[in-house]
Amino acid sequence: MWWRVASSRFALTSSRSSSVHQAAYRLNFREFFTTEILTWAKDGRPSTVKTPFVAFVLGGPGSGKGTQCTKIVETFGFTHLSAGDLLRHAISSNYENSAMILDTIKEGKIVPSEVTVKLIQRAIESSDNYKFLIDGFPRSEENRIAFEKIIGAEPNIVLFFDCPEEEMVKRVLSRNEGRVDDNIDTIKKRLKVFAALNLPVIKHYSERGKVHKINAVGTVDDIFEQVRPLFTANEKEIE
Ligand SMILES: Nc1ncnc2c1ncn2[C@@H]1O[C@H](COP(=O)(O)OP(=O)(O)O)[C@@H](O)[C@H]1O
Ligand SMILES: O=c1ccn([C@@H]2O[C@H](COP(=O)(O)OP(=O)(O)O)[C@@H](O)[C@H]2O)c(=O)[nH]1
Ligand SMILES: [Mg+2]
Repeated sequence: MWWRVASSRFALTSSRSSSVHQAAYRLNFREFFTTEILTWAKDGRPSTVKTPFVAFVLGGPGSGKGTQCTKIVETFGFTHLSAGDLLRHAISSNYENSAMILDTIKEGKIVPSEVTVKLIQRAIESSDNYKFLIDGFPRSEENRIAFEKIIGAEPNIVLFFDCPEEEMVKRVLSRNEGRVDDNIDTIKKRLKVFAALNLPVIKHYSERGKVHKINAVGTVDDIFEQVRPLFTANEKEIE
């Protein structure tokens, strides 16, 4: 949970932490992305002001997004939000729209933006972290516009795992996680949806200088060596 203080300068220079706490209130989703975030030291005094850092992690099905996110979390302390995992969790917990979400995933199509954005919003709002990997989202221009409209900001960086189709198919078919969409029929549909709807999002952010294209063929560790410098280069902004 993040909190905002009426005057962050006051908060940072004041030794009267109790009055600072009194002035604090919880940030909503939009404020989180547009406000400096104050964190608290163990003694309850205001510590540092953080700026939220968001990386979108994009790439076709099986390109290794989730695998590399796990390594980024271990190395750089991000919170990993996989849109697909949030949707699968919504199905298994019988969340509203669960039948529709399941059908959409089986068909390899894209769940309506309002559903996915709401799940991401809840996950971010219930986190104490201020740096997030949003994996597998936005999957379409409509997703992107819906998200940016709500938060009033853009991601800091966009990672694009570039992988040949044959390699993606091979990986998805041997993923072995019991997913309803890891079969040859759905994967063919997902690849078409990726090219038609997700590549335009990557193009949009490329034009804005935000995309870092990563060659997603090679060992997991080799690929991470391409990813690591993107985060160390932004270390000041992140930490
Ligand atoms: N560099 C790699 N080389 C070979 N297999 C990989 C590599 N990265 C991930 N995998 C495997 O490929 C499958 C898909 O990876 P995953 O991270 O789930 O991709 P995505 O989230 O993009 O669909 C998983 O079984 C994973 O273990
Ligand atoms: O923002 C999203 C993310 C995922 N999905 C659906 O969930 C499926 C699985 O997504 P995930 O990111 O888990 O797949 P991956 O690319 O990692 O294999 C997709 O094919 C879509 O049907 C969606 O509709 N919107
Ligand atoms: Mg994934």
